[in-house]
Amino acid sequence: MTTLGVLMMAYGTPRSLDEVEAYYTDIRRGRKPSPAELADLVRRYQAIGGVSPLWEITKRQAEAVERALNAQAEPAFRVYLGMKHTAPRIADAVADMRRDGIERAVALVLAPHYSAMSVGTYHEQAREAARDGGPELCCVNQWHLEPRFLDALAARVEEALGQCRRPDEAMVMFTAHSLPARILDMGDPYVDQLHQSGEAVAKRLGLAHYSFGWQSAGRTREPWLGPDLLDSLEALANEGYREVVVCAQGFVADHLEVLYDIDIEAKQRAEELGIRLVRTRQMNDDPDFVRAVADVIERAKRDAGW
Ligand SMILES: CC1=C(CCC(=O)O)c2cc3nc(cc4[nH]c(cc5[nH]c(cc1n2)c(C)c5CCC(=O)O)c(CCC(=O)O)c4C)C(CCC(=O)O)=C3C
Ligand SMILES: [Fe+2]
Repeated sequence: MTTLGVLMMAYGTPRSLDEVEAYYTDIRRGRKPSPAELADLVRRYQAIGGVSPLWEITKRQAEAVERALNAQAEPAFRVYLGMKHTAPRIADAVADMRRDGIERAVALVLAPHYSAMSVGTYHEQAREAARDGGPELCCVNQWHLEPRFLDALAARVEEALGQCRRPDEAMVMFTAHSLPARILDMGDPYVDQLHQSGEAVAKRLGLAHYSFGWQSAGRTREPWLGPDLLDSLEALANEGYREVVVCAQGFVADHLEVLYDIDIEAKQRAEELGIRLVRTRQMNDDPDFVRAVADVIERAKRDAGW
């Protein structure tokens, strides 16, 4: 049996502060940030220790998923890592697969919920790179309802509730990266999918108090999905909530949006409001999450008839 490729894709992060400008420019599709915008982003990376752990975590996730996939049968999978905004790029990973003679690959983004503006653009880059000469790709659009992924989320929410003084009275808020509000007019499934996975976790745990929030909205003129987590915290304080569990279900690793936007910015706001904020642990390369991602890939392989 020939080796099956896995094109594992993730966001990418600057490896040092010197790379932040090029990274920011890439995120904005070639438009350079202003000096003030750049300084603000550098400041946020400095606040989490200068570099984000995202790249190291992404590599560990890829290695662990490859091991999990190959533990069962004979070694039959090989994982190739491609980043959206830094090297190694998605196109580099596709070129490596071609060089290695990989004819078929499952393409998967390390983000569970589909939006044309996020996961869709990873797959576009992958298909573009594979157009001439392959490999044939089976693109997984979403995996937010994968049973073991929901189990992993539920376990982390339960763990965080265990750190609350009055778990029955705490609000569980499921968050994800905000996107421009125009995705709603595009019939994009992003918002519905976030509700689906949050509801599924709430049902598993029998949660009485849960809600949804948006974080990390871009600094542009157009309207973004809201309300923002910071405003939601204020509303919750006014409603009398004193403990809030934040579950950043749209992200699967510790990175800037988690370590700064939640752990520094949102925690500070919560403190000002007299709320205790407990964040759920991220998935990183925890075995339960790794097994869930391996399930997603095995399912995609079967569905493709490979
Ligand atoms: C949907 C989505 C995800 C989740 C899905 C996925 O994972 O793909 C995600 C993840 C991430 N986003 C990240 C970093 C950043 N995203 C930015 C800006 C933006 N993100 C957007 C969308 C998303 N982003 C959008 C529409 C913009 C505005 C672009 C513009 O301005 O037109 C900016 C610019 C400054 C700022 O706005 O803060 C940064 C630094 C990091 C890495 C953090 C680290 O290094 O640890 C990660 C995992
Ligand atoms: Fe982003």
